[in-house]
Amino acid sequence: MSDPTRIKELIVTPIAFRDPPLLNSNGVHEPLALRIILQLVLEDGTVGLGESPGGVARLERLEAAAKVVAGMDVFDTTAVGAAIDAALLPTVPSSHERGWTTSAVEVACLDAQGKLLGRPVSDLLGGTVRDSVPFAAYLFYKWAEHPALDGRAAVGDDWGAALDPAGIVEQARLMQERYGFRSFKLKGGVFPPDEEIAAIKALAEAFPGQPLRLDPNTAWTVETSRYVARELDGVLEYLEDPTKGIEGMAAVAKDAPMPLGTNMCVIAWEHLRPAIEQNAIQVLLTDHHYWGGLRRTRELAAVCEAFGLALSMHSNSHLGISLAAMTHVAAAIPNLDHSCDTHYPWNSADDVVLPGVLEFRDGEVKVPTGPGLGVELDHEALDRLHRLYLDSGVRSRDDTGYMRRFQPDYELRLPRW
Ligand SMILES: O=C([O-])C(=O)C[C@H](O)[C@@H](O)C(=O)[O-]
Ligand SMILES: [Mg+2]
Repeated sequence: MSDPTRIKELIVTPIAFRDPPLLNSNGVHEPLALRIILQLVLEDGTVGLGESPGGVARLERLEAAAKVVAGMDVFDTTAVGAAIDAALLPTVPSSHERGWTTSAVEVACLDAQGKLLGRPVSDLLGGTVRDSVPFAAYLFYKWAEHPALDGRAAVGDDWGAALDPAGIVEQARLMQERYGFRSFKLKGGVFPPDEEIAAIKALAEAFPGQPLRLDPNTAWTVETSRYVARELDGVLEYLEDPTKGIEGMAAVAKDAPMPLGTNMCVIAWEHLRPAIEQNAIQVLLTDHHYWGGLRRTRELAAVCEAFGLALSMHSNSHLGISLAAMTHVAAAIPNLDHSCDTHYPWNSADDVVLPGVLEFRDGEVKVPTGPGLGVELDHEALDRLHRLYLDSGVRSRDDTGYMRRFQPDYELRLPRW
């Protein structure tokens, strides 16, 4: 007799979706971003959903995971994670890299468990401590459009250009008008530091008292980081990854007047001890996509609490399955100290979940109350975006290569200033 909680198969579907020309310290986002959608099918027909960042390596690892998990019990998430980890270990030495795969499968298992039990995923994480989760507007310097290229016409969007302080303030106003965000993160590392300092000061003037963060993704030396930190004393709630590595961050933290945050130098369990010993960071941006899933993220929150680290949340270009998972785990973490990052407003037009559940009101998303993640797959959208993936030929993210198509002498230099 078949066991209803047994995993029958894991269906792994790579997709591509539209992304605006957002600038960062590596270059500029390409017209298409990649994700991978997971459907974990149980013997009884229940389907659990998961979402992972895209790219060929991640796709191959998820396909390897699919072979390992078939036949396992969906409630045995520790064993499922361990089996995937063991299968990947010989070819993927980095625990951080293996974490991307185990995390995506864990979310799909939890969605299926919740559906079987008729309970939301947040209940499986211990219940909610908040009914809705605050998110920050994620501001980017950006071009007005993807320029015409290789016979393709230019592709515009309804955000317009943002290439100076006035453009950033205007983008923040739009973000607030459309989604009600009450805090703002600026992706920096694009223009010389003084220009980015001016943009943050313009935001502080336009939105008095509203929390602000700046994240140049290690575009600055220790000296430059110290200078920016001094200039923005009293203006930022935290400064994110100004410079590279735990040692570099520790050197900046020594005299920075604000806390330092990271989603770059502490990305695996083995990084916590040296970072804490050196007081390199004061805010950890967690991300369930690589910390081992939703349960491990909750455990990470407890570690942060024990060592006095504040907690925030990182995001990458993502769609609704990830947003639902982020919302459930954020709702279950008592010590979430800052609003979470989300790229969702930049990509939500191409979502793979049916509309109606995930909406931003006053910058917050209500925790879905339906079984599992509480979102439903839009099969038509999944097919369309999978076809787009197949037809596009895009197989990995290359912000630098894309920038070079327009500025052939563009160099990836970190630190740049
Ligand atoms: O906080 C971060 O470092 C990110 O969000 C990383 C992303 O890759 C972001 O820089 C982007 O999408 O350009
Ligand atoms: Mg960051």
